[in-house]
Amino acid sequence: MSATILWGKTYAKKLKDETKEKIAEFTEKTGITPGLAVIIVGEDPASQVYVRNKHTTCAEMGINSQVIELVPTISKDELIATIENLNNDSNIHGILLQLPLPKALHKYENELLYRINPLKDVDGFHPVNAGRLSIGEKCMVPCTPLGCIKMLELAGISLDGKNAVIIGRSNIVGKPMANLLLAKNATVTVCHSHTRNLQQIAATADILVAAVGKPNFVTADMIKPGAVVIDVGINRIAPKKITGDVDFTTVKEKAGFITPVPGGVGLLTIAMLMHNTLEAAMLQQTQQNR
Ligand SMILES: Nc1nc(=O)c2c([nH]1)NC[C@@H]1CN(c3ccc(C(=O)N[C@@H](CCC(=O)O)C(=O)O)cc3)C=[N+]21
Ligand SMILES: [Mg+2]
Repeated sequence: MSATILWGKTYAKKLKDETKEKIAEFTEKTGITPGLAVIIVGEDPASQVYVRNKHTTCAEMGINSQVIELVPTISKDELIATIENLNNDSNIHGILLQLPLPKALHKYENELLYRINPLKDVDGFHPVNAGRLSIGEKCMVPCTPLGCIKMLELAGISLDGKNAVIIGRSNIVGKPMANLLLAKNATVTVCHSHTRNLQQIAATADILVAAVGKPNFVTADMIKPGAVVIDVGINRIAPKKITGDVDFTTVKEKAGFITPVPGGVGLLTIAMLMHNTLEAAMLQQTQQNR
């Protein structure tokens, strides 16, 4: 039997509607409109599309959004000054530095990301947020793994006691995903490029999360029949065509649930950015009133 396809659009709409309502309440109660600043350096066409999507979604949600477009030749210090200005701007509650940065700035990526005030870090990339997530404290949670968890929740898929296998150990997806699944009482295994017997380990998964960055990396022989397969991969195979990490056609015949790419968890990423921007605004508001 073919897997149930978990369409991102349905879940993203539900989550955005919820957040939109909460934003309206927050704004009515406090007079504050949540503000998000997105910094984009250079002219990566994919990044421009994402940033435009974020901007449009903010407008729909009642979030003020500011897109700061900077030339690719900007210096590290100028970029730091931009971030500090936003840190000090009380109308801005969330700051997102769009990745990837131009090549010349690659080596400063962490230094730049860590300049963002953790309270405004809507990506959840700051070490304070990563640390708080790992010890189960309230924090900004990275949007992509958070979107995956929300989707599983809304689909009524329980995680308690389940074997979850994550392929990929990035700080952006794999590691936070592991922490979120642990917090839901799953038994978590994280696999990576040095993992032996990947196929056998993957085949023990009730929940398999693919975050590798290689098209068709996950094949049907890695799937336990009926498993839930979450495809986080975004691989650009043509200027306007993306594909995931999972060989969708064959895997969907063996899995119980599967997310498509495009049209899967990517859409939840933006929904969670909106959610995190509201969270950040609420957090900053309560801190101010103390
Ligand atoms: N600081 C930072 N934070 C990010 O969260 C961040 C980033 N940099 N750089 C780039 C990646 C990528 N990303 C996506 C957002 C939405 C979709 C999305 O909406 N995808 C749709 C459409 C995709 C398409 O057709 O191109 C889908 O999967 O159906 C995908 C990917 C956020 N990123
Ligand atoms: Mg990896």
